[in-house]
Amino acid sequence: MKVLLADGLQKQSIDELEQLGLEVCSKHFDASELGSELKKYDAVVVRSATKITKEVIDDELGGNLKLIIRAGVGIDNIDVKYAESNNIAVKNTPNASSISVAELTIAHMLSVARFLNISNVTMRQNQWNKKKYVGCELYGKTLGLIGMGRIGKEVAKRAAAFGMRVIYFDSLYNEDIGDYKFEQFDDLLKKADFITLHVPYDKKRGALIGKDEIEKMKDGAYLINCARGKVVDEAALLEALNSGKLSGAGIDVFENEPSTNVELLSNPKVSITPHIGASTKEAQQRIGREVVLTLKDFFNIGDKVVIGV
Ligand SMILES: NC(=O)C1=CN([C@@H]2O[C@H](COP(=O)(O)OP(=O)(O)OC[C@H]3O[C@@H](n4cnc5c(N)ncnc54)[C@H](O)[C@@H]3O)[C@@H](O)[C@H]2O)C=CC1
Ligand SMILES: O=C(O)CCC(=O)C(=O)O
Repeated sequence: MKVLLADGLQKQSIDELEQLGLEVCSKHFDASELGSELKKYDAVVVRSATKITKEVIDDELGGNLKLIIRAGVGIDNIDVKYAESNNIAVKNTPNASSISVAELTIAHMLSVARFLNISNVTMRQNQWNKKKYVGCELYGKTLGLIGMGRIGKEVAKRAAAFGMRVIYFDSLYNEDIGDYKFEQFDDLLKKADFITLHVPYDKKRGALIGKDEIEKMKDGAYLINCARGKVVDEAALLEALNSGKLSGAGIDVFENEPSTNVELLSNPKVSITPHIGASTKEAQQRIGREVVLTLKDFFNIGDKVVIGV
């Protein structure tokens, strides 16, 4: 049984796969060669860098591939329908990184509220902008959370611990969840001081937050996107930051990655990270364990193991 790790995996999990007798190759391929390479493998494990498109699957057809594992949550980099229609199963590791992404979301909120991002730049340029960087507390502010799933719930808990009032919108629910008050989408946009996004990207819908939605937000609000880049229209966001409509934005994910949107990346009101929501030792360990378990279950090899989280 051969497994390709197209975007790496933590070492302990690679060792476990080898102990199970799997032949493991850790190598990243360009889109042009990926499909034909995949013919040799029974399973492939990807993070977000590798895209398994219809074209890649077409190039693989007639090969051995039976399973694609997304070592992460979002499966928008995989043509799931097309894979499944060609008898290739698609699995992910949905629970492993929720806490890491939630913590990064809170970090971006603090970063923009207290000028951490820009202080880190300007102090290294010998500037002492003590008077300029007058921020705001999270305490007492309203967090409008869009997407109350696994990550959203972890963000809500942490925001509540900071003394924030949490309101949320989610297309699955329409009732308050404990102290978290459900609001219609437009009402949330109007009421929130901070808005954080925790939804998958829906290609058919396009950007959930564009010019019209930003227009409805409070003047001086902050927007945090640790979900998917295309959930926010970057041009509209930039315009709102430049006009002063928004006070700041925290961004882990970009319309195109790696991002080359220099205007956005260099904007002093923006706190940026290079899509590292799941990049903690703990999340990667949990992801590795889930990948091993998924492979064991799918190919029915070795004893069942209990995954600790
Ligand atoms: N920055 C990073 O490294 C990471 C980003 N993510 C992103 O975070 C997203 C959320 O992850 P989870 O919380 O685990 O997913 P989840 O499936 O547990 O929660 C998503 C929630 O969003 C809701 N939703 C979907 N479309 C919506 C819409 N248009 N409006 C309002 N609500 C909507 C769903 O009903 C669901 O409750 C993932 O889809 C992924 O894109 C996930 C992991 C790491
Ligand atoms: O580790 C990655 O590739 C990014 C994580 C992510 O965005 C996800 O799990 O959806």
